[in-house]
Amino acid sequence: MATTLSEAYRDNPLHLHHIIPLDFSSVRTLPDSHAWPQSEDDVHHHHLGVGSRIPIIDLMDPNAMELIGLACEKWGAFQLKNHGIPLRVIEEFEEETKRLFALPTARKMKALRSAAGATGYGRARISPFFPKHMWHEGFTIMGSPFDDAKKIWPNDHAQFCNIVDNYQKQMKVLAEKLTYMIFTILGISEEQKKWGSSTNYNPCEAIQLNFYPCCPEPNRAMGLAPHTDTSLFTILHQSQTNGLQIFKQGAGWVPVHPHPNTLVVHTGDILHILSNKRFLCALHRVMVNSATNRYSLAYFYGPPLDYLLSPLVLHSLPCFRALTVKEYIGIKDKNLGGALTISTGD
Ligand SMILES: O=C(O)CCC(=O)C(=O)O
Ligand SMILES: [Fe+2]
Repeated sequence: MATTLSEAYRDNPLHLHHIIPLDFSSVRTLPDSHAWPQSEDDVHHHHLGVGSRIPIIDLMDPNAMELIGLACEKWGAFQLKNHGIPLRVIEEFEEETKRLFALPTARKMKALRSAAGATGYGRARISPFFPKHMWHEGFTIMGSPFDDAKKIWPNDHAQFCNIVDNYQKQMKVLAEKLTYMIFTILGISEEQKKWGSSTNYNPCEAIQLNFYPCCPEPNRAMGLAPHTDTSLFTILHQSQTNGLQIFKQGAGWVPVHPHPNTLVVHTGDILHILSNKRFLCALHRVMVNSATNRYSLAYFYGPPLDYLLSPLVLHSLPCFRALTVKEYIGIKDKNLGGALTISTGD
């Protein structure tokens, strides 16, 4: 039986008060519930040399595969240009995302994610792990967005659904291309590239739409708290607004400035495990600003839920015990940043 990503989340319900975002359009000052203590890291601005900027890789470059491997080892992230996704497909989806988040709160609440649910409107899933709330609204899609879109737009959801479906299809093609390249870098056999022993070759996909409204006191607020993604990797489009930062050992929080028609790729926990720690999974967060709304579209890609995760790189001792993707998602939902340590089996 094929389990779905929604089923994996059903076992780990969130409490409702952790789901409903603040009505940002009605607040003029930063409530205490959303005021984060500043850390040393935030105050000091690091002066970064060229070697401390997240690499931008051209997918048409004959050395692209090697460059991707190096970026995954040193950063756990890179930016990708000439990725083959038509600009129009991305722009259309960004426009739909803006249209969705601009709706009155009451309309968005019609698609509120349920306590045991995985899709729809609401706060970030990582919210319960942090004492303060984030300056953020999210909308999660797994498979067809039809059910949630119909709640929001009872009569005219078709446009949103078509645009999401098209985006997802295009992203999947790019994700398969990147998976092939990454597995080749890791020296993984053709057989294992087909998601190994899984009874079902369908990958797990999810889309997260993020909205960071402009904020009256951006220095005390947090758009999205530090986390790693659970995916094999994540392909992210960010609107032309700064805010995304990646943590790099020795350099601190490094901004990932948006470049036109360039996608950000984050290595996720699953690739970190499969590569036996050779590839980093980038800790990242989002800061907000007082002038511009920020939007991002994250596409998460990974193996099926019944796929047995264990390091595929066999010339070193495995750093992780074998567990299924579903088990790992369950551990992550209860432990967030501790999930990778728990999965070492030590
Ligand atoms: O908004 C961003 O740039 C990052 C979003 C993100 O990290 C996520 O959705 O997991
Ligand atoms: Fe993320």
